[in-house]
Parts: sequence; C-alpha cells; structure tokens
Amino acid sequence: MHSHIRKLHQLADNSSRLIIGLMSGTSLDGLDIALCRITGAGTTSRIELLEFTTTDYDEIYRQRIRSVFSRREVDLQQVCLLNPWIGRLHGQMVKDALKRWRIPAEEVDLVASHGQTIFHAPRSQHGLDDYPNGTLQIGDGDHLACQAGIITLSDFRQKHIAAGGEGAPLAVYGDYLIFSSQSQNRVLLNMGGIANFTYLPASMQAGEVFSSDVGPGNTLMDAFVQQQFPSLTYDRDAAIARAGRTNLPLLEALKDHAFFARKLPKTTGPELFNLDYLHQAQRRSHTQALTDQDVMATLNRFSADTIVGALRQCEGKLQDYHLYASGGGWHNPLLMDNIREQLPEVRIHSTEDLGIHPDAKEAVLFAVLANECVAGGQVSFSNPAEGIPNVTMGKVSFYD
Ligand SMILES: Nc1ncnc2c1ncn2[C@@H]1O[C@H](COP(=O)(O)OP(=O)(O)OP(=O)(O)O)[C@@H](O)[C@H]1O
Ligand SMILES: CC(=O)N[C@H]1[C@@H]2OC[C@@H](O2)[C@@H](O)[C@@H]1O[C@H](C)C(=O)O
Repeated sequence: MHSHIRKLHQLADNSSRLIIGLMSGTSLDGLDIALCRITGAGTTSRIELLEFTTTDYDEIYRQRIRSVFSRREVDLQQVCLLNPWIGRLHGQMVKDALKRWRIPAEEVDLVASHGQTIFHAPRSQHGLDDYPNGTLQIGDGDHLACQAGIITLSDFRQKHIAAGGEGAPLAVYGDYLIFSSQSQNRVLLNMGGIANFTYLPASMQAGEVFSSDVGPGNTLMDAFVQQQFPSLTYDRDAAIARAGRTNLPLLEALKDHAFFARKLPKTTGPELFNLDYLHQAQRRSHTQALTDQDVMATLNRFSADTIVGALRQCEGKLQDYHLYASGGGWHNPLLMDNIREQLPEVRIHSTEDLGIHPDAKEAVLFAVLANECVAGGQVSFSNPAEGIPNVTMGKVSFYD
C-alpha cells in the first residue's frame, strides 16, 4: 500500500481530525481560513472552530480574477496561469496563518479548499439542453498541497453536478450536520455575494430539508460601489445607502426577472446579477439619473426583498422558524434592518449564537465536506427531490 493511502486510512480511522477549511467567495474580499477540530462524522460530527482569519486579497489578486470572473470571453492563457497561481497563493496563505497561530503544518491533517469560482452556469442560465449544469472553480489543489505540505481536498462542486445537482449550494450538507436542532425549526441564511438559505426542520428528517440560492446578497452593491467609488470595495455599514432613498420604479424593474419566478431549488451568480443587470433595469424604469446614494439604497432593498420573497415563497414548507444569518451581509446594518422589518414574526440571530462566527461558516462547511469524504459515509444525508444528491465530494491531492 502506498504511504499516501496508508496516511489517508489512518486519518479516516482517527477519532478526530484537524482540518483547515478555505473559502474564497464571489466578493473577492479575501481567503477565509478556518482551523477546525472535527470529531466523528455524519450526524455524530462535532466541530470545534479553533482559529479563524480572513486574509485580505490585494488589488493585484482582485484585478487578475476580475479579468476572467463571470465573463463569457476571457484570455484562456490567463485562466490557465491563474489556476496554479491561486493554488500556490492559497497554500502560502495557509502557511502564513499557521505560523501566526504557532501551529506546525505537520499537525494539520487536511486542507479543504473551495477555490475561486470564476464561472457558474446552471442549465437554467445557459439554456443549452444538450449540456449539463456547469461550474468552474480554479486554485488547483495539487499546487496548494505542494505549497502547504498538507493533503488537500478541493473541487467539491463537480461531484454534486455529476450526481444531478447544480454544484451549489453545498452549505446544506454542513448545515444539516452542524446546525440541525430537535428543539427548533431553523433557516440558515448566508448573505455573501449571492444569498442562499437552508431549511432545517426540528424533525431532523432529511426529506424535509431544502436549500437554494435566492438572489443577490452583496454582489450588486459591491459592484456598484467599486464602479462609482473606486477607492472602496463595499458600502461599509451601509453609509452610502443610508444617505439615499429607495426608488420604487427601479426596485420593481430589478425584481422583474424570470429568476425570481423560478421554483426552488435554484442557483445563480454574478453571471446574472451584475452591473449590466442594474443598467437594464435602470433603462426600463428610466432611472439612469438617480444619485449613487439612491441607487445603493435601492440595491440594498432589492437584496432584502428578494431574500424575504424567497422565504415567503416557501411559507407552506417553513414552519415557525428561527433564522440564523451568516456571511458579510450580516454586517450590513441597513440590509438586516430591511429584512427584519419584513419578518417581524421571525427571531433573527447570527450563527455566532450557534458557536460559529458568521464570517467563518462557509470555510467551516468545506472542512466538514472534507471530513465526510475521508471519514463519513455511515449516515448518508440527501434529499434528491430537492436537488441534494447523496455523494461524497472533493478530489484528493497529496503533497509529494
Ligand atoms: N461592515 C460592513 N458593512 C456592509 N457590508 C459589509 C460589511 N462587512 C462585510 N460586508 C459585505 O460582505 C461582503 C463579504 O461577504 P462574504 O465574505 O460573505 O462574501 P463571499 O463569501 O465572498 O460571497 P459568496 O458567499 O457569494 O461567495 C463584502 O463584500 C461586503 O459587501
Ligand atoms: C458557484 C458558487 O461558488 N456558488 C456560491 C455562491 O456564494 C453563495 C452562493 O453562491 C452559494 O450557492 C455558493 O457558495 C456556498 C458556499 C454554497 O455552495 O453553499
């Protein structure tokens, strides 16, 4: 038996594993790095978040990714070169974080890397019947493993598609294993660039669990701020949006898209929700001359309304639930106010109340998926009727 397989076998046999989960999301803000001790697997998983940091990306990273991000026509050489370049950069960021935490790389069993999504193409968006759903994350796991010196699992979304899903949201697997509660019905709402939620019934019945993207979280607000205020990457504390007023004709035009009428589950991305989407809505509503503040206030309200609208769309299936928010949108006070105002009957918390920092949740998810790939399988979780296939996910990269 090759020593690599023996090591993997040993990891799987251990009662717990030290796993670093990595998430680099559509906001291009930075690499989320979560060091987790995971004991057991499946529904007996116990997660302890030991360390968490977000290593901010510099302008070089953002410019290089933006040149190939959510674009139909790109420089294929640039994509070819970014794949190893991101893998090595993420590997170095892991090493730097471990150094700061004074943890030797040898003590870490696995890295679970999401990579960087550069294009997401569910059939509902590409419309080509003779093609499957598609999604592409770069930041190659072999390069990351060699740079970090740690066995790395990566490219999780492909197996989800291979098994009939759209490659997202994957949060549902981790949400079910970590956050299910027999005392509460729960909605786990993640507001990153794109907003998505998972419903977890107190019954713990997998057949009642469902999950979906619902529309833009921060992505449209970020894109507009970055265009109009080049020194900014986002509307910190909603200062710009708070200085404006929602424009109802623009809001209605933004909401007027087939995506919102589509049944759940569904997925999307900045391939749809981008500045062209905003400009088309402004043309249709003759609101091109609005102030930047009014546009930001309207985009903020658009994200809130589409999130609440998706929850209302599922009212028959959502019973008296607690909502636990995560992702950067939790830090946007106006977005949270706009949501709370429309959901007065819902108790709204952050995942901090469940022991997981709201910024760390997605990175922790990938650590859980890696743990399932290596040590899981005893208790399968799936709900094929809701586009949640029963699969293990992740490709394994050894470092030598
Ligand atoms: N203090 C704040 N005020 C307003 N918005 C904030 C604040 N802090 C973070 N955000 C928002 O959160 C975003 C980052 O969120 P997050 O890291 O969850 O996104 P992501 O993981 O890249 O997205 P996705 O989950 O779609 O891949 C920022 O770009 C910004 O829009
Ligand atoms: C293709 C892709 O990267 N999708 C992301 C994005 O960011 C939020 C939402 O859209 C979600 O569907 C997904 O990430 C989270 C981690 C998920 O898979 O659950």
